[in-house]
Amino acid sequence: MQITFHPEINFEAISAEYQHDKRVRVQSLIPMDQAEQVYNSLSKEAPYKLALLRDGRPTTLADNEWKQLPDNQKQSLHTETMQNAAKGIGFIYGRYQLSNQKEPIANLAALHQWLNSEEVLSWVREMSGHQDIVAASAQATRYTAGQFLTRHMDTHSTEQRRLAYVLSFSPNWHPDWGGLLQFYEKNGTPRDAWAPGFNTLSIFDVEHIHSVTYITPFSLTPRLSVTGWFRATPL
Ligand SMILES: O=C(O)CCC(=O)C(=O)O
Ligand SMILES: [Fe+2]
Repeated sequence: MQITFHPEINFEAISAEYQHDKRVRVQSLIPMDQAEQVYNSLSKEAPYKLALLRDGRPTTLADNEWKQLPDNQKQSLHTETMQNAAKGIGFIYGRYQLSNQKEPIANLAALHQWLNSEEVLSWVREMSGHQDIVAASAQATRYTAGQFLTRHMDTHSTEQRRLAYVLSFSPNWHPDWGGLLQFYEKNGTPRDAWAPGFNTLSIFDVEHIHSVTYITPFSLTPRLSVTGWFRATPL
């Protein structure tokens, strides 16, 4: 599959919107048949690993690694995650990196390739004014009930991230299920929040403070996305 922009995208309107507050949402980013194929891979094919902090350091655990953990270690990881979260630190969600996979998943590799195409990179450079953007990192993410990502900024010491993006593939998401991309003022006051959508791109300057709110226990489906950063260093 070759990913393309949806033919009806209004680039000028998107750019104008971005200029207001260095963030914008784009509905229907790619054609629907392509979005459905990406969604199928995100929901059925991607082998997500659990991403979380362990002893204060970011780590991932494959399904089998998690299953093999003795109960007391599972319990202490859970406790650490909750105690950190109470202080506004940390995260827990499923993650599958799209770069450097030995056995890439075709639809997701196609999306990653397209995000790194000159077509997309030049659009993002033009819109944001960050002429030094050279690449887009990408990971598939899956948030299920009880998972979250606390308030943070996406600036990074070595990757030179310029913009964060979230391409959302969560059909029929109910906003009461949580999983909102919540924005904040510098002093922590909540601003507005963007709910998961389907084939919806949220793109914002890395200076924006944000979180993914807790996925409620009564959510019916996972929150699926492809997310990453447009950056000034190559992958
Ligand atoms: O999934 C989202 O909406 C945002 C994810 C995010 O903020 C991150 O991975 O840094
Ligand atoms: Fe983020």
